[in-house]
Amino acid sequence: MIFLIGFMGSGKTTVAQQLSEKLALPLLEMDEEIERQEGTSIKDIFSRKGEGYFRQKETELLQSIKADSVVSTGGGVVEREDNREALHMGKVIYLQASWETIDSRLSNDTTRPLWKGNEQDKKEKFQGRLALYERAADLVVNVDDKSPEVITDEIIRRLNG
Ligand SMILES: Nc1ncnc2c1ncn2[C@@H]1O[C@H](COP(=O)(O)OP(=O)(O)O)[C@@H](O)[C@H]1O
Ligand SMILES: O=C(O)C1=C[C@@H](OP(=O)(O)O)[C@@H](O)[C@H](O)C1
Ligand SMILES: [Mg+2]
Repeated sequence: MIFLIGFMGSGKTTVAQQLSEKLALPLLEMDEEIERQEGTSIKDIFSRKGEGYFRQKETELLQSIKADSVVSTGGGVVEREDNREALHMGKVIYLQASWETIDSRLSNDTTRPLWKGNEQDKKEKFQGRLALYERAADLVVNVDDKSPEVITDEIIRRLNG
């Protein structure tokens, strides 16, 4: 099991897709699976049912994973202790991005309900999570100024190394 963790916009969804293809492992995109189960978008789940409901679904899904796969998590997965423990069943790869990378990638994003507020609010959320990602990670891969292909190949090389 390979888990990709990191802040919104770090590239988890994009890299997990490529990693699953190159490693010939099934892909589990957690947000996509929750959207499928709930029959609506993440944004809609947050606005109708609230973050607490989403977090509960996220934890249930994480705890139900059995098959060896590449798992793209949501950026908030490290916030719950239960989730951090569940991540130990696999290899945890932290896609580490600078604030500048995140802010530029998400400048026009309207799909992420927690990417909101002024610059300061967003930056505080980012900074508040950094230590959680670092502590949960088995492997830290910096993603600034690298293409998804380069990042994917670096992960495979370092997993084998
Ligand atoms: N290595 C990369 N270089 C440039 N843009 C990227 C890279 N990885 C992802 N992106 C872009 O950044 C945005 C967020 O990527 P995404 O994979 O959804 O991140 P996450 O799942 O971590 O929130 C998307 O528009 C995606 O196309
Ligand atoms: O950081 C977060 O709390 C969240 C990140 C999102 O996933 P991405 O990290 O793929 O954007 C998604 O799970 C939800 O909007 C909450
Ligand atoms: Mg994602």
